[in-house]
Amino acid sequence: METLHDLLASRNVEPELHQMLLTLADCATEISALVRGGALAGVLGATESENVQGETQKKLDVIANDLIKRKLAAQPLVKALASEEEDHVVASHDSGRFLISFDPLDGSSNIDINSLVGTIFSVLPAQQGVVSEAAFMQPGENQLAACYMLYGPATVMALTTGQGTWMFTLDPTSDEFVLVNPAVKVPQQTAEFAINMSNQRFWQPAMQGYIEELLQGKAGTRGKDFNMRWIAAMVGDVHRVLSRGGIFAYPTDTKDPAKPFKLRLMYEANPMAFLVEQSGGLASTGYERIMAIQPDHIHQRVAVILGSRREVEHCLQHHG
Ligand SMILES: O=P(O)(O)OC[C@H]1O[C@](O)(COP(=O)(O)O)[C@@H](O)[C@@H]1O
Ligand SMILES: [Mg+2]
Ligand SMILES: [Mg+2]
Repeated sequence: METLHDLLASRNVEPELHQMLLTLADCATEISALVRGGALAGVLGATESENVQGETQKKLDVIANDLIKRKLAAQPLVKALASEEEDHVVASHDSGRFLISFDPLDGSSNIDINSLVGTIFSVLPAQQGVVSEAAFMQPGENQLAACYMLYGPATVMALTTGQGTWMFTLDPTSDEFVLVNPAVKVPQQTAEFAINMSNQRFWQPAMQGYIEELLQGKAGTRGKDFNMRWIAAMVGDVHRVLSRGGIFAYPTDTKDPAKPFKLRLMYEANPMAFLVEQSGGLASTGYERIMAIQPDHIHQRVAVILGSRREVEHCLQHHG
């Protein structure tokens, strides 16, 4: 059994990044135990407070955020962090090498129904000098590593440092992440799509046309039937895509003109795009490669279309 530590050593991941990734895995091991405790661990339910996104924070959003902040504060390699649950960048160690962006708990609406939730991390290089939000404004292609941990029947982790995508399962006896797939490959073709259909009337004509084509199935131009899935947790939907292919989309919509996009670039779209691209898939906004976007603020939102290469290409054809 090859553990995370063994694999990072055998793939010559540079020692400081190696240490940093072990710290991130540690965070997930503890959150996984809390999630498993559910009501008995007192982690269910909402708080009174709202985050910078204007969303009511769940207890576990705050607990996971505080746990990760504590662990990163104790890791001298961290120069600064940015979190979905923090209004601003949090400076840490001046001599730190890495900038960590994270979604402490993805799929918050699933917590109280005992459904899939996860954590998402993105690791960027830090420059010399005083740290500020500007230091984080780097395109996703600058990422040194990205990973998600999915807390489901088993706790699993997908990780990339740019040498392909590796999949691990948390061994409940040793609390070690053990390698289960050394080379994740997203099938090029698929007959499975994931999108929140309840937003259909608010989508742009491009996405309306594409989804309409899928729904016509065999009788339509695609000549095959498509099945639909929606886990309402990006980590869960992307894990399915990495496991058996598919297309996942959260497009722009006009439901709330002040918020034309849902998912956050720095700690949702970029790390997932890195993992999908390193598995042979594609990740786009519909008009540009997600990892080529020059960010302009830490909580920026973007449209996301990712997954099986040929299927994403089909969707992009509708976007002109
Ligand atoms: O409520 P909807 O429209 O189904 O949106 C679900 C999407 O929102 C998210 O839950 C947003 O992430 P958070 O739970 O971290 O805020 C995504 O994981 C998921 O893909
Ligand atoms: Mg999220
Ligand atoms: Mg979240």
